[in-house]
Amino acid sequence: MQNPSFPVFDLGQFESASAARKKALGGEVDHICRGTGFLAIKNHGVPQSVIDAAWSKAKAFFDLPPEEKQRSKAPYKGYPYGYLGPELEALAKSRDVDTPPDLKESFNGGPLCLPPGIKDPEALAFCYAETIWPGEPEGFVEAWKAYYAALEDLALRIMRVFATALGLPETYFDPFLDAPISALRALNYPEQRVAPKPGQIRAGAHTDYGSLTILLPQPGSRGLQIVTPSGEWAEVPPIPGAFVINIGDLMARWTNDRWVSTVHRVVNPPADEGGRDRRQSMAFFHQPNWDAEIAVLDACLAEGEAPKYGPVRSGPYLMGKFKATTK
Ligand SMILES: O=C(O)CCC(=O)C(=O)O
Ligand SMILES: [Fe+2]
Repeated sequence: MQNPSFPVFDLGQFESASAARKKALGGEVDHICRGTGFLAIKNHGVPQSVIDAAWSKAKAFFDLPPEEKQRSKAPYKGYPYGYLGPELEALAKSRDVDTPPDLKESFNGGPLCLPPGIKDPEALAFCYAETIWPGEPEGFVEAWKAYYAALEDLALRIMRVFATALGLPETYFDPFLDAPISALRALNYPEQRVAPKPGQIRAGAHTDYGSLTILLPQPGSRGLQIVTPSGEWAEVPPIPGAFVINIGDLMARWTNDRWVSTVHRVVNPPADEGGRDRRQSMAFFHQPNWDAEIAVLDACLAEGEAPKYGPVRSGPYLMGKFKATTK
């Protein structure tokens, strides 16, 4: 189950490298994304103070009494933002697997501003819906927004690595990403005082939907597992100071499945290691502009090869995936 060879990518080194070195480093990322699409990013430049503030405010929020948290709950089923209480989501359902609900709660927030010119009622009602902010803890909103903004910038920089990895100009994806509709989710997997139901885990096996996920797992925590190319579950080790990133379904589609959107899950803490530990994480789900047309990249097709997928618009594609998993 251990995965000692989990790849770690030095983003700062990439950004200051020569064109030839960038190409070589991009080649390594291409190799990883063909295999699992999961890697760690170090030297990412996000200030530790921004990370620590968002992390501790999220923890303080989850520590509030349930009735206080419910004050910022999503107003109806399928509403994308606000507090989603325990056992309201079963991620395995996105792959048509029926399981008891995941043992987690989350707080979810959308884009920080509404770009001018967005008129599509579906966009306004879905990804540009208001985030239902909690009144407590004090400073939550500021810390959240600072983290969101930092991760939006980081995502753009990682997409430049991806462009290089695909043999495209470094800024190829930039025009798709100037009004991204990313979502930030703080997750709390509560201490397990009662035994889970059969088949019930912290996050059921799923793939992510978008272009890129940037995950901040609790330092030292266990439980996140991915399916390896040989079909076994492998643990993603926590790497101090690094984010774990993975590509989602939209990126697989964009690359005509040259890159894989790997199935992953979060399992319950093993009984022989305390058994009940709480776990927290923060997941930033990066998603191109609502209107961005995602058509298979020519760079991912051999000469004369037909694309497996037709074009989709980023926003409606995401909305369709999202609606399948909320109970
Ligand atoms: O909490 C984690 O480590 C992973 C969560 C995850 O995969 C998700 O929410 O999509
Ligand atoms: Fe995920």
